[in-house]
Amino acid sequence: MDYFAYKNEQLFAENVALEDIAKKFGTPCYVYSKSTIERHWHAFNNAAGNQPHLICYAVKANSNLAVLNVMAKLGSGFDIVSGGELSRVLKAGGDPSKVVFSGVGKTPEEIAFGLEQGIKCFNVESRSELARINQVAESLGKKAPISIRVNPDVDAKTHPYISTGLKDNKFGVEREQAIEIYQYASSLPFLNVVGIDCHIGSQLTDIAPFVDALDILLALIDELAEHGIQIKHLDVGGGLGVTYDDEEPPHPDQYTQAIAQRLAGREELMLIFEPGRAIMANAGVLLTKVEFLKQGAEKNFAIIDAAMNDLLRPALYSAWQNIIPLNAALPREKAIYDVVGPICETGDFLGKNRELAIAPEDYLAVRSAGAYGFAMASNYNSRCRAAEILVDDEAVHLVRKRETVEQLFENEFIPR
Ligand SMILES: Cc1ncc(COP(=O)(O)O)c(C=O)c1O
Ligand SMILES: N[C@@H](CCCC[NH3+])C(=O)O
Repeated sequence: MDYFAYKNEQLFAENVALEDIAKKFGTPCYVYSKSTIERHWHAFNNAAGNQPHLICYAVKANSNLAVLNVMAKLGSGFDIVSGGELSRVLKAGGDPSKVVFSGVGKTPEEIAFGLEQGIKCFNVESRSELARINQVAESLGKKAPISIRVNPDVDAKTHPYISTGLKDNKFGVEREQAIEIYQYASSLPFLNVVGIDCHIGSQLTDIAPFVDALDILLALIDELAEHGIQIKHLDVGGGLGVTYDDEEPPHPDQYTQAIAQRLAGREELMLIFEPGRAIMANAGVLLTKVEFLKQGAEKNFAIIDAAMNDLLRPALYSAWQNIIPLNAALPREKAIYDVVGPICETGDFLGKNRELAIAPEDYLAVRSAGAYGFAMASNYNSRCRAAEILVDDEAVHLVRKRETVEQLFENEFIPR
């Protein structure tokens, strides 16, 4: 069942007409479907079979407290990349003992915060980070659980900006150096080596690179065992793609099964997944209103009230996201439009060459906007960030108010 679907030519989220939300809360606004989040999360969680496993949702994809709370209630773990994200997880009712902390630049304060909260593991990205974590742990009289992010050097075949598992990326440590770095970690008295992890990129539409990376990590786990280093958990990262247009990525359950099956005979190894996009992208839409239609010499433009500051993916990655009317019954003539925002940048578009039957004041939905949508929003051009709404069957919850102009400059001062 699709939780964003037309009923009598009106686009719905679960059992609420999106046009009613647009009129009540204004546009631009993000709308998320609670059932979709739950269904996607369960698809990962149910497919791992008997392999002990933990789903650590990648908070960066969408960190709204209500979204995190939906997953916390399911018993989810979380993958975080900052102290700010850890605070959000705690505030949303998440269990810190199910938190893994990724990222190349953890500060001493962030490491201390993670240790004090008793997180499950630090996913360490360099030798110098090991030394820093050891030092902070010593100062707190604690032992820090660590995993090392190994860069398996496989080509994820995705957009270069979101490919992370190649040798020339800033992430993780090289496979050739992994054993030596693990030995160094084992020698540090305030570290407890518990895991190994990788993350090769985002929006992958094929299982093969995941399995290639997994095989490299499994071989490393065996090699580490020969050196007396026992790995208790294997974290395969996130990265599973979704359908924005005509991509056909494997379903979360196919992907999870393929990974779990590869671990046959290693029932003692805990498997961790860090999905972000695959849970959230198609659980959300961005609602926007047409302000003007403009005929240029070569092109037609639909100028809408959402912009690159609300949804950066088209401008940053030339990403394609479907744009559809909320009311498909309106009598309109079709034309081809570039769908653009009000920001003073040529790159400010949400779609190019889209066939739409629209008029000013009509509402549109940008689909697949639940991941890396609001999370990457900014205040560029002093635009207030959008409202966020969570739909649960027939219930509509405002889960983030639209920002106000006063909030835009509340931290600023004019010197005397
Ligand atoms: C370490 C790590 N884990 C998980 C994710 C989530 O990725 P995705 O949203 O593609 O599942 C990311 C982002 O790409 C990441 O950097
Ligand atoms: N923000 C990116 C994905 C990067 C994932 C972060 N590691 C996107 O919108 O597709």
